[in-house]
Amino acid sequence: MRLDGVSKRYPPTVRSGERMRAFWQLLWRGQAQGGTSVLEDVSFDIIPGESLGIIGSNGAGKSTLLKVITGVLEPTRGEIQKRGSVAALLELGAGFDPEYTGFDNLRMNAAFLGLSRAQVEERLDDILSFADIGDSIHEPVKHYSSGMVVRLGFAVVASVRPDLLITDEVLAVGDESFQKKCIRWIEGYLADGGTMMMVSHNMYQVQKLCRHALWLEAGRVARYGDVFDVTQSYLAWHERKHARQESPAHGRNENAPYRIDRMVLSPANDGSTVVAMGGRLDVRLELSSPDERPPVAVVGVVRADGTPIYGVGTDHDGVEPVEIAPGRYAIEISFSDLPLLPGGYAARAHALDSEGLRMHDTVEETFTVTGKTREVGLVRLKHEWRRP
Ligand SMILES: Nc1ncnc2c1ncn2[C@@H]1O[C@H](COP(=O)(O)OP(=O)(O)OP(=O)(O)O)[C@@H](O)[C@H]1O
Repeated sequence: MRLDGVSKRYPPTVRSGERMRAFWQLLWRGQAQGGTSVLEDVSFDIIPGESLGIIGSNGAGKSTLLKVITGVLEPTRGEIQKRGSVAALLELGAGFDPEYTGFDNLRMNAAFLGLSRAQVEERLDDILSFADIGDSIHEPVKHYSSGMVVRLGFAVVASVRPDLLITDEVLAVGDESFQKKCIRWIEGYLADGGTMMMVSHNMYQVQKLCRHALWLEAGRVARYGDVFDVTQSYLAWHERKHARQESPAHGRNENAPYRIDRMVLSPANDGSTVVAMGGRLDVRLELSSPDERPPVAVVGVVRADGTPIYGVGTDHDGVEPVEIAPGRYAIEISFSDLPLLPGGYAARAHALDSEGLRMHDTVEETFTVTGKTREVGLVRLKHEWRRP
């Protein structure tokens, strides 16, 4: 399947007094002015055997993207090329008629997804055992709990084994044991060469089930690629956004007697610093002092939300910044075998007076740690499993 420059715009809500103007706009320009743009120029390919996670903040356009792909919504611009059978588990119970029993809905849904009457009969036992909702299958769907609706919907889709499976956070609805069953089924389906697109806010699940990820933000593709790279940049971005809301920039004091003039992190990559987990981060500081005595420098690492992780001062280790010009000093520090887990971090530096008594200036530079791991937390602790 291929999406080429897909955009979706909702027309503006027209109040009764403006109807005539909107009508003329439509007549002359072919489209109403204004409105809300929900998807903007989205392009990507999904090849057979691919598993793609769609991630992004609330309102980013993820559900709209799936609806455009499944044909529930028409794109305003752009093209979608599809091949093979597509089965979608979108909104809860979409495609079910609440007045009919689960059993009748099962048959209608399976037929809609392309199973013949004989195939439905043949797979009936499997579908019923997968859904595992007992005698409720003979009750009208309007009496079902949301979990039961998802069970039935998923059981039907599983029996069809579509070429492309599309799911939208529905797994979040079922109970723990049913979620596990679905995940096991999806793993088997992918291992057999199935293709899947799923929307999820659960990065753990996306990393477990998807090879690639597409991050949508305000209707645009913010990033697309390897699932670990994309989910980790997304999480780091969130942490930074959250940190900015929580604590405004702090500590910068350009008139301080002891100042940090420059802080450079490396490896630098297109203006941002990206370090592989276990790799090395270098920090270079240039400082000024008013009294011909070298300032004390403290360098630390904080998580993007501001949680301090580690800090060390030149005076702790008995080193001094070196003079590079009158009143100007430089010092470098390397953190090797970086044990930080993938995520967003910042290196924070402070300039202190030469006695190391008072902090005068603070500077922060962000960096990202990447790596293919699903461990959680801040740092990797050395560990060893034992089976007693
Ligand atoms: N019929 C509509 N008219 C105008 N705007 C709409 C309409 N339907 C959805 N939107 C807007 O489109 C944007 C994207 O919605 P969408 O449901 O695709 O986001 P999402 O990424 O799936 O969000 P969430 O993670 O909260 O489920 C939202 O800002 C929403 O308000």
